[in-house]
Amino acid sequence: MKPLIVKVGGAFIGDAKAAKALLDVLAQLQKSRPVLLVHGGGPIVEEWMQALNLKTVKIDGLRVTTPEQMPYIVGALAGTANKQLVAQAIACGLNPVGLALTDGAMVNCQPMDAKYGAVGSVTPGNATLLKLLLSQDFLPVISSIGADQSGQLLNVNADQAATVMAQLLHAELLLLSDVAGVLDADKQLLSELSAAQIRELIDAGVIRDGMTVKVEAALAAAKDIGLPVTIASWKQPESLLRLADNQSAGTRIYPD
Ligand SMILES: Nc1ncnc2c1ncn2[C@@H]1O[C@H](COP(=O)(O)OP(=O)(O)O)[C@@H](O)[C@H]1O
Ligand SMILES: CC(=O)N[C@@H](CCC(=O)OP(=O)(O)O)C(=O)O
Repeated sequence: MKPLIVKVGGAFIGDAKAAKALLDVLAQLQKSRPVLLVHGGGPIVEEWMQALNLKTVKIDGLRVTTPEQMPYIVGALAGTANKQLVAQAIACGLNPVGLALTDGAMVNCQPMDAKYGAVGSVTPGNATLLKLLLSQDFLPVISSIGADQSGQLLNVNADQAATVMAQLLHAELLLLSDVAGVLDADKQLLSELSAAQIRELIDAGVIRDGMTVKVEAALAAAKDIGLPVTIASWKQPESLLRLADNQSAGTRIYPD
């Protein structure tokens, strides 16, 4: 069976109850298929920036990452957020291995436009390490910190990181957020979206901010792997069991 990649971000990181509920579901799913967890942690980074009196600037939903901020962003995402999830997974009886995009050459990472600072874009790399871990029923828990060929650390948007993992492993992808899925102008859930509808909703300003990055990443993955990608909420993890049964939850993004 195809591996399942679940991406969590936002307020999920740091919400112990939500983490337990989701990790219990992942433990169920792992009985029938390989599972990977990719995570962000924008709000933790935000907290650290505020505590340190450092300014946050975002362009197109991406955090402008200065050399001064980088050590804290790495600490918050690859350190605190990653190890917290690993510890919570242990408590749920899983066998997690905490990783970043830097490990096992799993991706190729290059700096994006200089206006973003140390922000990376990624393409699929080598799947050997991940396949080895999945073959032994480990749960890879992957943060979105990467590095380029010169050894420079780069901050990668976690939705983009999850997309590349799906491309690398030809896996099914679930992007979980704090909303039920993509909402229309009247805040109603859209159960499916095509590329053309996505363009219209972005142009009309209905899809904005972090959701723009998320739907674009979902569309790129759907096109590449030839499977719909689901955007749903981590607040209803039981809906993931429905998805495993091919029933709908959240918003399904179709390749065309
Ligand atoms: N059309 C939309 N439908 C749903 N959420 C949207 C939409 N447009 C913008 N958003 C915002 O995008 C957020 C999710 O993106 P983001 O904060 O990056 O999520 P995460 O941190 O979980 O990756 C939602 O909480 C919501 O505020
Ligand atoms: C370049 C960029 O924007 N990186 C993100 C990485 C974390 C992330 O994506 O977290 P969520 O999934 O919680 O949004 C950041 O620094 O916030």
